[in-house]
Amino acid sequence: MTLIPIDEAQRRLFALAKALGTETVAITAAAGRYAAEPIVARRTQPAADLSAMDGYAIRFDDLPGPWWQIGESAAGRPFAGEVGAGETVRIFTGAAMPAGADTVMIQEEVAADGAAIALVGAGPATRGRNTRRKGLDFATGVTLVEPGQRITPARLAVAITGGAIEAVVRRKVRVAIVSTGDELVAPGMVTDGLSLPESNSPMLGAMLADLPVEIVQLGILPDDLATLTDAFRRVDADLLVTTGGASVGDHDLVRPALEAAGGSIDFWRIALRPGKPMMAGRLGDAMMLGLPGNPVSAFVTALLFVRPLVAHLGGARDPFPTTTHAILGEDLPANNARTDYLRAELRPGPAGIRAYASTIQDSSMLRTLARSNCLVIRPANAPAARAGDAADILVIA
Ligand SMILES: Nc1nc2c(c(=O)[nH]1)N[C@H]1C(S)=C(S)[C@@H](COP(=O)(O)OP(=O)(O)OC[C@H]3O[C@@H](n4cnc5c(N)ncnc54)[C@H](O)[C@@H]3O)O[C@H]1N2
Ligand code: MOO
Repeated sequence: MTLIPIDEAQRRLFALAKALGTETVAITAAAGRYAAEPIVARRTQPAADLSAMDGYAIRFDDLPGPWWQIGESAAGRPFAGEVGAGETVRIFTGAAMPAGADTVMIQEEVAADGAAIALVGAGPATRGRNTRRKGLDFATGVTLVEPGQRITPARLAVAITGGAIEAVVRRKVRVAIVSTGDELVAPGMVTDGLSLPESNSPMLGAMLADLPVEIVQLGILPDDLATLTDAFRRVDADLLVTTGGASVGDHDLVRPALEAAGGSIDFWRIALRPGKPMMAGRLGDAMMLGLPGNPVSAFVTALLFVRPLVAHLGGARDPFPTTTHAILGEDLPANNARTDYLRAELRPGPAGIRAYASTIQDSSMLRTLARSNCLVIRPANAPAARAGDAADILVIA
């Protein structure tokens, strides 16, 4: 049985994907979406030289004073006149610098006796101190958000400050989630028998919640070919994600049901632990990802395939999770031909922060997943690693 390397599987998955259409949304509703067109500044920020502090606007050449106050400039209410030799204007943070002035003395360093103003502290050391120059942040015409960039809270704020009214974004990805298995019962249903509360669909929904998605939870389906086939035929989504029934047992019916419903599998079985039996294909206009039922396998394949595919369909330029490095706290054995994602905890110790992998890595064990804050990546055929070696990790909490 040939197992496909992870990067090849990701490439093949993206090759199956068709780009979704775009839509124009109000900028205030664009958070979390991926820009499909650049967002360009329609104004300069700041629009004029402004004060960065509460104090007094002066001509730097007039230091060390004294000065005579001739007016006031507040944010949104500028001083109309001009500051001449020996003159000052009371000014507040965000207010326009009056003509003639180039520097601000902070009020903590000033003694005011009516309009007579004297410096009592060190005073501004350089011309322009405590001011913000026009265009310091950006000028009209600058690209504030690039196509394929996610509209994060900070990008939302900069786009609005740049005068954006609308954003052109890719439409939301409609994701249908199905869990399969005769043993599964709805969350909250605890029975005496061998039934198991279904946790994969809520977990997957939560893992996608920050992406531009509309999630349709199709619930629990039994291990029955006709029921699964019928449900798959009626799927109306951009992506169908199933969990369970992905392996080779007599009751693993996702693949035959998909094919009976008119779909096709492009690849099946990845050189990955956990998550080997994942399959990918198409069902009419929809993409399909069949995740293994073991909860940790579903988590890891969701991280490596479902989230990147949703981000890709949603218009992301960088859809893959960012790996970073950590120092191992303990020795790890050599790996075999499947890339391993080990549940691990990054925690501080006498030698600094180190990653400690759980001793048992059984893919059914959710408690070890819930305790972990990273996955240590062990490449296929990696030699044994020693405590103190660096390893690639994915931060998960
Ligand atoms: N002979 C072989 N057996 C298995 C192989 C193999 O290569 N040859 N692969 C193993 C691997 S690896 C995995 S992973 C599992 C995946 O199997 P399935 O995708 O068919 O998953 P199920 O059998 O349906 O379930 C596995 C396990 O997970 C529990 N489960 C399923 N769905 C949920 C859910 N929604 N919420 C919570 N828990 C769920 C289920 O009860 C099972 O315990 O196959 C190995 N076998
Ligand atoms: O790959 Mo399975 O996903 O070992 O548990």
